Amino acid sequence: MTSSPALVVDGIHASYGPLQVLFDSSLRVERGEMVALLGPNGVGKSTLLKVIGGLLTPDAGTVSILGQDLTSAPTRKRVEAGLCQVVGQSSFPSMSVVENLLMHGYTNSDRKWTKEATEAALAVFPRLNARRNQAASTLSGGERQMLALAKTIVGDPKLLVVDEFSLGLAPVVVGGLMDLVRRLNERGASILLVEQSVNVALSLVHRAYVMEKGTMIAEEDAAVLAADPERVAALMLGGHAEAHA
Ligand SMILES: Nc1ncnc2c1ncn2[C@@H]1O[C@H](COP(=O)(O)OP(=O)(O)OP(=O)(O)O)[C@@H](O)[C@H]1O
Repeated sequence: MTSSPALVVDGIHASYGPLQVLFDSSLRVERGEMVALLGPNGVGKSTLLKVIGGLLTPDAGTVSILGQDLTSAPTRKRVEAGLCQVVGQSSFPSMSVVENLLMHGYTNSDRKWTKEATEAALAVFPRLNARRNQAASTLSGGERQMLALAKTIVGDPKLLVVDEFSLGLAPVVVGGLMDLVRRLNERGASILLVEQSVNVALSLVHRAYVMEKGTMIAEEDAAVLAADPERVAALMLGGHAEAHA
């Protein structure tokens, strides 16, 4: 069982009421691998993440996390299996930024890592660091997003799923976050990253999938894709005139 992949998504069909969004969608993240899921707006990337996190039940297909079939399991079971997904910006409102980060790390037994990761995460977010002793309830929207991402890192997950971490953040912050994700990966975490910014994604991951209209249309080593920007642009256009490349 130790060699089973970190994540296997196989043949997922999923809908919102009568609107089918995912069609036979499959991907895999090997243990220790960093994988990106790319694609233009509205093709179903976030919907696939909901299926992985247990927030949307698929019509067909399976989701296995670290060797366990968790297709019908509640989110709690997936988290117990090692999944960590940035969903929303929830924190303990009356606790300070630092207390929120340390608290998030208490689910793992490595206190040294928790303290180190808390400081490393705060170093990436000077705005948060300046407010480290301030109650989380007093943070701005952007600062809450930073805290949500920082907590994920401190949680030391086995399988980290990140949705659009570059969105709305300054390039210097994105660079720091990428370093933190790399450090987590070096500690053994497998990573699935959904990104609009192809350059950010391909400079970080080992392999990438491209989704179009709810299904995968390409799967390639990141280095191969990065060396062929014209192909990437064509894949990312996918019929959408204004897609980002
Ligand atoms: N709760 C919902 N109810 C109905 N339709 C939805 C819902 N959430 C998403 N959709 C629709 O499902 C399709 C896929 O949306 P999804 O958010 O998965 O795309 P995405 O690839 O993540 O897009 P983006 O890159 O813009 O975030 C879109 O047409 C969207 O309008």
